[in-house]
Amino acid sequence: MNNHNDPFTEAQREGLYRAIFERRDVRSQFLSDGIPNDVLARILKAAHHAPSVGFMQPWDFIVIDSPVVREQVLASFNEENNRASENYTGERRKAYRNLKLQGILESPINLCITCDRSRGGPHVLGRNSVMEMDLFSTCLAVQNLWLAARAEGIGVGWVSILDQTQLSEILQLPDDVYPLAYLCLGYVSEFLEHPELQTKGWRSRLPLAELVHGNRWGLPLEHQALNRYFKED
Ligand SMILES: Cc1cc2c(cc1C)N(C[C@H](O)[C@H](O)[C@H](O)COP(=O)(O)O)c1[nH]c(=O)[nH]c(=O)c1N2
Repeated sequence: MNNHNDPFTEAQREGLYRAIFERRDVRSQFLSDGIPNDVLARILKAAHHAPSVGFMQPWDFIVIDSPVVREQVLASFNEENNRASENYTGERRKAYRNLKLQGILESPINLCITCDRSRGGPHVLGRNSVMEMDLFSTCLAVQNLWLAARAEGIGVGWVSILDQTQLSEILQLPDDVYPLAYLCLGYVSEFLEHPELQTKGWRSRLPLAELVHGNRWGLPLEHQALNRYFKED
């Protein structure tokens, strides 16, 4: 009989941590090979098994392979990306313009994960004071998909430099449906060892020790119970 209290075996734990640590945001390494339907079905199922507020399951999955639609999304990206570059000046702007921040046409599949803000009626258990809980839930579906895709050898890139109103029009979404994540999916030539933004010198991973001790804000000592348990190697 299965004992459902069993922790994972060492190999299973390693597999899970491998997916977490070796997941990357992919935009430059896509191959054009198609994703078989059964593989796509598995990663969508992983997304669908994410936790959600009041078990709302507010997500829908829109698979986009139409080149026409993708060209429209790319045009929207280009417009927004030009505007985004104006946030920087001098060398930083040059560095920003040299970053590749989308793989809309190179990836074989684009996928929009949406959040239906009205699913389950006006009151959803747990979405009482913070109405954005449905959006947060949908983010968890994105992360499940991202990890499952990594385990399948499929790269995912999130493209958020888009005008969400324009994106809704391109995808012809109903009023209550928010296009939460526009993702590019495909097999890859390689998964980079580190985030591309780090490799390109844009920004590095923060040391975990700075984050768990509340040191950044001078959190009162009595709040720092984690200090007793947490030691970084
Ligand atoms: C909500 C959100 C939105 C975006 C991203 C991520 C997330 C979570 N990221 C990817 C982001 O740059 C990346 O996750 C970090 O740089 C860390 O790298 P890894 O994901 O660990 O490879 C991302 N990347 C990109 O090239 N274009 C984009 O528009 C976005 N947008």
